[in-house]
Amino acid sequence: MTDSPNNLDTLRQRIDEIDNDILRLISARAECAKQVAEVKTKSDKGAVFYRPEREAQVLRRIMELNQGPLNSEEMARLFREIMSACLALEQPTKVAYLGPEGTFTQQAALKHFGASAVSMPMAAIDEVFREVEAGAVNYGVVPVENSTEGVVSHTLDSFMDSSIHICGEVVLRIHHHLLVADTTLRDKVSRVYSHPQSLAQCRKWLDAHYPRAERVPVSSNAEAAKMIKGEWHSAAIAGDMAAKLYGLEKVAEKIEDRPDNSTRFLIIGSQHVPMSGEDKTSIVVAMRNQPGALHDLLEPFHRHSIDLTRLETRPSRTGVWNYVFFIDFKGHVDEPRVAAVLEEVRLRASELKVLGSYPVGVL
Ligand SMILES: C=C(O[C@@H]1C=C(C(=O)O)C=C[C@H]1O)C(=O)O
Repeated sequence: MTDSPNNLDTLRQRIDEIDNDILRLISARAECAKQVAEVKTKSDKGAVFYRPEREAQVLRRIMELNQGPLNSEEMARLFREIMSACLALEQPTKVAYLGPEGTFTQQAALKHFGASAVSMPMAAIDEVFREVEAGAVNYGVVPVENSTEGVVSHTLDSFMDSSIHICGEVVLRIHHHLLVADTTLRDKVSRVYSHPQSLAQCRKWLDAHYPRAERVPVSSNAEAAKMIKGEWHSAAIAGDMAAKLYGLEKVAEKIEDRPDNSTRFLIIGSQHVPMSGEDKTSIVVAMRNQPGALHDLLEPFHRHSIDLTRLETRPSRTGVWNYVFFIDFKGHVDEPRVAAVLEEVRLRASELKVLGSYPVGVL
């Protein structure tokens, strides 16, 4: 094929025709979503518009059907945005996240709910929990574990005192950059601000490139990005969103020590999420401090061939809960074999709290 203007014109005409079809079809889809809203409003007491299990099924189906040339993740991202816009027609979703603006948690909220959700920054993880509990927002997004640094203990602790459910999870690849402001003297950097987890995730890089710079932990990466404005000797470690938001320059890109660095975030809310076909369950269990306690706890999972995906121990803050375990496993509480295991665990534990069953993160 030549690059003649004729060919270009023909192709662009074809694209216009396809766009007409896409426009018509997206509008028809949005019309359907509006009707779904009417059905939900009529049938449910206190209608729940956002349905994580259905959204996961829609995205999984699209990824399965996709034959290219766009890759399945790219295609799912497009559908993620179409669904986000359709859901906003039913009810604008309000989401609280660990702020300030520009944090990875905001990026996770955007990835999970799409751009049509209204997201609100909170100053601390327990504030996100409080806003959800008070009903001021529909959902919350909080970080829970990082592949390099491990668990975000604040989040686990917040679950112990709350009646909040987990409605979903989202995993984000985390890339850190060393950022400076236009006033920074790049060869005089003597201080690097970031969140303690990010400083830890870039420890080796900092040792090699800025061994003498003071590492100053602050409440978030975005906060670090904000602070270096006007400090000529300071740099920040943060991600793309913060760099863009605060107009900073990247001195070095992707400085995380591990290339597969990723963070898992939880979507918290108050609804029970039905099965999506590929689900996870999170529980918190208290066991008495006695030999064999952990074995007794895990044995039923093994016997029923249930895959554990995470096991975390936290010190208990009350007298009864001597040992507290946070356990994630594959399966949904509405499956009989999961219900059977939980019944056994309940007998062996001094406390058992199901935090929620939710679709395994799709995107
Ligand atoms: C349309 C629905 O409501 C919402 C929008 C969805 C969509 O656009 O596909 C899917 C699930 C819900 O979050 C539905 O429940 O089917």
